[in-house]
Amino acid sequence: MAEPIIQLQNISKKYGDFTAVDDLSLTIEKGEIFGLLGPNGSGKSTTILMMLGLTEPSAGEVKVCGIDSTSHPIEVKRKVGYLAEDVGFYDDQTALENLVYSAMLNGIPKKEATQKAEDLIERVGLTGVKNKKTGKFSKGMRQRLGLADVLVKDPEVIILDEPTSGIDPKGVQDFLNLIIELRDEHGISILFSSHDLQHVQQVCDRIGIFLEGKLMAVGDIRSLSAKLLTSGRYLIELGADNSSEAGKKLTLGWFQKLASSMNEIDSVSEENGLFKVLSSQDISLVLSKKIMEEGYNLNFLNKKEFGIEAIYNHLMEGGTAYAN
Ligand SMILES: Nc1ncnc2c1ncn2[C@@H]1O[C@H](COP(=O)(O)OP(=O)(O)OP(=O)(O)O)[C@@H](O)[C@H]1O
Repeated sequence: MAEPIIQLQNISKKYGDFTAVDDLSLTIEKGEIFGLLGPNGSGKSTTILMMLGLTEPSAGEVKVCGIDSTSHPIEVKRKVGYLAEDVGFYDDQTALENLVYSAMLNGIPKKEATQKAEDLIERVGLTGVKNKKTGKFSKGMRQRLGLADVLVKDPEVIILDEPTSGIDPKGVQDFLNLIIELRDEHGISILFSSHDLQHVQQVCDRIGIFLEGKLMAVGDIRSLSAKLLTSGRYLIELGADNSSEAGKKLTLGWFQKLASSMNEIDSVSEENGLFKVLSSQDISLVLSKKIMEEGYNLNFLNKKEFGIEAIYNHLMEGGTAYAN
């Protein structure tokens, strides 16, 4: 059975008259990668600060690993690793020296600290540059070292705030793979706050979308897409061989007629010789079968399911909210 690792119950945060987080309830399960999305100022960082016990909620309860973050912030800090967008290191020291120092600050004796630092550096793929000063590290290398730093205290939960911003595509991929590995091989639960919808889509089991301090949607992308995008969820592009040798010519009129008899079809159009069908269900197989049965020569079919961008835009444009 799923075990909660982060529990927010009816939490709010007010700054004077302004409500930064408004009556938020959310449970994140153990071993889950959960993505927090939302525009600037929507309340993501404030929520994270409350989880870490760094700011007190004005109302409600926050528990991490079963511990109340507001009354026991130090106990929570022992279990949670927090990686900020910009990680600070002693730039005139090497990666290894920085990590050994961090391990010793966490109460690990020097010999063990060195071994632990070596192991973690290997885990995040920085062995080749472990003796390089961190002042010469790229943003991607700094983030990976930051992750190693967070892992020093063997956290049960890791909170990542914009971890991929400013990293090149290969660096991002390596970082995202590392996150997945931490969940799969070490059972670490991960909260990932980001503005990059694709990165979130790639690694997160579930997402939560914030807007003006409220959680507008929570769930996995597939079920959110099914609940929120009631029309135009799929785009099916079809191409036919309409040359004179091919015989029957497939036309837009054929699709328009079909649309009038199939409720799943929201619209049809033609662009650069391709027919485009927007539908609420995946009807690509039905379409291709019909086309071929009626003697047309289908030579291209491409199906796209609208994912996280469509869900995000739907909510930002004032669409209905959803939480499962
Ligand atoms: N200490 C503070 N005093 C007053 N207002 C604050 C304070 N901290 C945050 N706010 C306000 O609360 C709202 C939520 O801010 P928050 O930093 O949580 O947003 P965010 O979603 O993390 O944004 P970003 O994506 O830019 O990091 C914003 O309007 C912000 O101006």
